[in-house]
Order: sequence, then structure tokens, then C-alpha cells
Amino acid sequence: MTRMQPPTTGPGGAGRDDEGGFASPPCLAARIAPDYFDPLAVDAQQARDVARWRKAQREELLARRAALSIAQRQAAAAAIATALDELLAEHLPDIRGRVVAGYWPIRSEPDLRPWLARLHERGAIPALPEVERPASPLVFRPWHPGAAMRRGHWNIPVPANTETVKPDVVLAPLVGWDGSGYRLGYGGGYFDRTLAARRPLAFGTGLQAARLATIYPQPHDIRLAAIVTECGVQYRGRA
Ligand SMILES: Nc1nc2c(c(=O)[nH]1)N(C=O)[C@@H](CNc1ccc(C(=O)N[C@@H](CCC(=O)O)C(=O)O)cc1)CN2
Ligand SMILES: Nc1ncnc2c1ncn2[C@@H]1O[C@H](COP(=O)(O)OP(=O)(O)OP(=O)(O)O)[C@@H](O)[C@H]1O
Repeated sequence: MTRMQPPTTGPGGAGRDDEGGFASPPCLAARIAPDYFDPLAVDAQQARDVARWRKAQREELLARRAALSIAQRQAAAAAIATALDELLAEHLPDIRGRVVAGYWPIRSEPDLRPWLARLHERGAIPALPEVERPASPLVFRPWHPGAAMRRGHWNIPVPANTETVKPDVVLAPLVGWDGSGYRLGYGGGYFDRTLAARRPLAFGTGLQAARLATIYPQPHDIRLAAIVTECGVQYRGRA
């Protein structure tokens, strides 16, 4: 995995190589104990620089996305849904009984609820994520069109039921993405924590215009299985 410095590395950041000085890098540690995360395994200055750079990128990408028309967003969502069908057919030809986690769109995210509704008709079990506890992995609850909802963390609507399911596939909405399969989200680290704890197939969904040269992957960032935009499948990981 390539680790790069952000462009704004300050004093004490560039050239230091603190990674590898610990017996167990955090990516392996997370497999042993999913909640384990060692902030000392990365250079503190570099981690701060990356966090600052990501915050600025998020703001710009979110502002650009918000400026799109509803028609542009709907066209993008329809094209993303077509590419997702292609990916699902490759990975899970029989979708019946499989749990597919989407998301309830916020902040101009492509609305893939119609796609989830079609999967429901085909016998799959759609699910939506919920932040049940801050700084913990997401939980997933079954959902179907018309299901009763309530407001969750950040006011995001979540299914009112208290059941939890284990997704076979998880859609991870992208604020930004890069050609190596890495994702920039809203900065809570929720998807990374979720994917570290369990390994469902994770497909990133977002706009082509949200592509960055790199997101400067950090030890906690987990590569997605695929990235899908309105231009089709943009990244495929090795199975
Ligand atoms: N539609 C949708 N639902 C989703 C997600 C998503 O990305 N999209 N999530 C995907 O994970 C989860 C919610 N993610 C969240 C991510 C960050 C924060 C949050 O509190 N952000 C802080 C900034 C954090 C920081 O920069 O340190 C904030 O904006 O104040 C809340 C929820 C679950 N549901
Ligand atoms: N596996 C993990 N264990 C503990 N903390 C983590 C883990 N993954 C990420 N974090 C924390 O979350 C913070 C935010 O991570 P990051 O910038 O990658 O968020 P994001 O992927 O954009 O957010 P989200 O997935 O919620 O949309 C990191 O600085 C890190 O401290």
C-alpha cells in the first residue's frame, strides 16, 4: 500500500518514517481486535496534515456536488445503478436472501433507493446504516420501501426497527475517491471502522467529478472492492 505525504507537510513531518516501528501495524491489529487502533503508529504531524487537507477537500467537493441540478443528480444516480447491477451480477449472481446495505441520501448524495427497491423486488434484503454509538462501527437494519423511519445520529433517517443484519454488500457513499480504490467520506471514520471489523463487499458510489489524484491513504483507510460513478466501474480490486 502506498503511503504518501500530503502537500502541506510542516516541520517534523516530511521524511520521518515512524511507520513500521511497532510490532503490529494497525491494519493487522484491526483484524485481530476490530476496535484496536494505534494512533502512535503514524507520524502525528503527518496525520494532522492529512486531516487538514482532507477537511479542505471535503468542503470543496461537497460545495461542487451541491451546485448540481436535480436532473443532473438523478441522471448520475440512474447510471450508477446500472453499473452496480453489472458489479452485483459479477460478484453475487443470485441475490435472493442477500443483504445489500445502501444509504438514505443526505447532502446531495446520489439517491440509490430506487435501486434498493428493485433489489427488494428481486428477493434481496436491503439495509441502511445507523451510527448507534459514536466512534464505533455502523450497525445495519433491514429496510424496504415505505418502512417506518426515525431520526438517527446527524439527523439521518434510519429504519425504526431494532433488528440488525450482516450485509453481504455495503455501498459506501463517496465525498471523494482515488484511482487506487480509496474513499473520502464525511470525516467520521465510520465506514473504515465498519469494514475493519467485518469484511463485506464494499462498493463506493459517487460522482466522477469527485476523483482526486490520491486521498493520501492512512493506515486506517480501507480499500474498497470497487468504485462506481456515472461513468461506470472506475476501480476493481482483486477478488
Ligand atoms: N447517507 C449517508 N448515511 C450515512 C453515512 C453517509 O456517509 N451517508 N455514513 C457514513 O459514514 C454514516 C454517518 N456518517 C457520519 C460521518 C461523520 C459525522 C460527523 O459527525 N462529522 C463531523 C466531523 C467529523 C470530523 O471531521 O472529525 C461533523 O461534520 O461535525 C456524522 C456521521 C451512516 N449513515
Ligand atoms: N478502524 C478505525 N479505528 C479507530 N479509529 C478510526 C478507524 N478508522 C478511522 N478512524 C478515525 O476516524 C477519523 C476519520 O477518518 P477519515 O478521514 O478516513 O473519515 P472518512 O472515511 O472520511 O469518514 P466516514 O467513513 O465517516 O464517512 C480518523 O482520523 C481516525 O482517527
